[in-house]
Amino acid sequence: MDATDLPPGLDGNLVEFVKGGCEFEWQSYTKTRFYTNAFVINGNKLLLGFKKRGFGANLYNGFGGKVEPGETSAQAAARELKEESGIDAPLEHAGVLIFLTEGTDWAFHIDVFSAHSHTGVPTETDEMRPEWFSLTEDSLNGNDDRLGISSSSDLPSIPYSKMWADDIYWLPHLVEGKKFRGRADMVKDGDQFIMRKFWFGAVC
Ligand SMILES: Nc1nc2c([nH]c(=O)n2[C@H]2C[C@H](O)[C@@H](COP(=O)(O)OP(=O)(O)OP(=O)(O)O)O2)c(=O)[nH]1
Repeated sequence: MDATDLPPGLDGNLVEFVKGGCEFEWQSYTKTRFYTNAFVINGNKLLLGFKKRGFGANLYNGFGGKVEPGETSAQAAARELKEESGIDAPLEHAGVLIFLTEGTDWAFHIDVFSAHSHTGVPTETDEMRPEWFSLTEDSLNGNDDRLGISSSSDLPSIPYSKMWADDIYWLPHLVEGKKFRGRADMVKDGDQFIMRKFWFGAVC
């Protein structure tokens, strides 16, 4: 795809897999702040954390936060995973998410990581409560959550309705081991953020 067709902030050889909000302009921004987000898979299980406080509180998410000065994003991802869940994992880079919220002139650049093994036992911290979720096909693609039915495994289905709205578009790609890039511009709707404009694609 021609770089000029991509949302600002994304580049590379990308193939679109979903977009929305074509009637809106991309929000402009002047600064970028770097964050991480890590997802640990164990066979047919995905580890998410229920965020107890701060930005994104009461949502389930991977484990992550700000990249500190002097750290690479990979180092920050490993540190945040350990701090927030108590485990270590051989994280690999899986994708990049550019994320904006209404009324700010800076963008989150989120390096997303995944791992297929870990050491240690996921443990609740002040910030996150780790829980395992089912990776059956209907759980992963959101059918279970949409229909309000429980997963066919012993574990709960991925709780997309209690996650950031963009996650359903790229999390299945991450679990399948496909690299992705995307951008989501969010606006406030009551006490929630909803997507105004978004684009996601696979890395060729
Ligand atoms: N899955 C997902 N995660 C997102 C989205 N937007 C977004 O900021 N995040 C993640 C990136 C970070 O992991 C987290 C925001 O960081 P944070 O609020 O926990 O970081 P913090 O400032 O508390 O930093 P720290 O104290 O943990 O270092 O939320 C999104 O649309 N989907």
